[in-house]
Amino acid sequence: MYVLVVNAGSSSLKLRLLDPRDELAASLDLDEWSGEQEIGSLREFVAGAPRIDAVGHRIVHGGANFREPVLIDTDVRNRISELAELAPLHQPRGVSGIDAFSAVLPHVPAVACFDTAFHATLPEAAALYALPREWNEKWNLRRYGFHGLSHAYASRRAATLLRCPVSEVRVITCHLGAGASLAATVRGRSVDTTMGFTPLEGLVMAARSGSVDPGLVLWLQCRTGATAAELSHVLEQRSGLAGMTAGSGDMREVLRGVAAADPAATLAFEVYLHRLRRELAAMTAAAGGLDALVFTGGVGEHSPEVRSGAVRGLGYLGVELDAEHNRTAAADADISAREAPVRTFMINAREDLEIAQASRTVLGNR
Ligand SMILES: Nc1ncnc2c1ncn2[C@@H]1O[C@H](COP(=O)(O)OP(=O)(O)O)[C@@H](O)[C@H]1O
Ligand SMILES: CC(=O)OP(=O)(O)O
Ligand SMILES: [Mg+2]
Repeated sequence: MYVLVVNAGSSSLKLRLLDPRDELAASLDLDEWSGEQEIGSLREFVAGAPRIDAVGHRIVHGGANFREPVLIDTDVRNRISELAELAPLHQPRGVSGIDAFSAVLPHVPAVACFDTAFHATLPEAAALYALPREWNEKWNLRRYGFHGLSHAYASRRAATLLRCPVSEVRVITCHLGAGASLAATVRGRSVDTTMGFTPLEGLVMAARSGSVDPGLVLWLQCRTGATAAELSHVLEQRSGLAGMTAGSGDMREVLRGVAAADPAATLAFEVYLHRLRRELAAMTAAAGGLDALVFTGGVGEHSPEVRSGAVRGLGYLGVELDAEHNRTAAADADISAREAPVRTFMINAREDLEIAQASRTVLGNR
């Protein structure tokens, strides 16, 4: 089965056509993706593809009801669309992807695979906010977690690289891209993660603030009279590395600033790393220790500075990098110091593989 994987992220659309042996048969990255306007380029891509038997979509939010991949019909599409307010940067783009491909490939079955599904196993203690019980129940307020397709793939791949069954390992995965989150996976199940009810919680990201004191948000709302939409715009698109440096939030740009001793870039980088280290240690507490640490995503795969900064001072956890390997290795690779008790890997993010396999399972491999 040839599966076309459609990954609509916060800033781009990535298409990957995987053949029945999961080899890449065709690919296309669109940096600007707004839905309908690019339909011409999608038709061109489809016309040039050897064949397409199924389409697998990455959908960021599955809410309380979508805990597994599902065949898309009109009802499913509409229920996915209703979750848009919980992931305003992502969900509408995912729905645009579904609509665009149902127009371009009307007779090809499509499957939705959710970023939240892998975290459906979070223990209640990790998933719940300490809010009034009736609120939690009425609105399904809980920590859903995101990047699950990436965390699932990377944690399994780490077990393979360790030559251990998944059922025997504790892995902390750092998915560091434009969006960023950590997950603690024990015996193949996610037990904690840094993102929550929405993809805004947790780490400092390219343009998202990550966690801030809810009291600060309420104070701002009272003091400035800003609407929820205005605050959401600032927290999601004008904060993080971009906000602190008044730049794009691209880590390469921040690192150039650090190299040039720019004070704003240097401070933003230190804030990013401080939060990352703190959350990394928190994940090891949730997992009861760790056997492997994984860096993945655009930043995790390509930035030796971020990887070494992230583990600085975490030697007490058994994590230590080999400086030369960290600087020169290409994913997938072991970059830990030879004698370190914990293995550290950099692994290519392969949400496409996870989605292709899930799509085949849903469609019964027909
Ligand atoms: N060589 C590099 N060094 C540091 N950061 C990089 C490098 N290459 C890419 N990046 C970062 O990776 C980010 C994109 O990561 P990716 O996982 O592809 O994004 P997304 O979260 O949109 O899926 C960019 O914002 C950029 O900051
Ligand atoms: C959930 C999320 O933040 O996704 P991305 O990293 O693609 O923005
Ligand atoms: Mg991504």
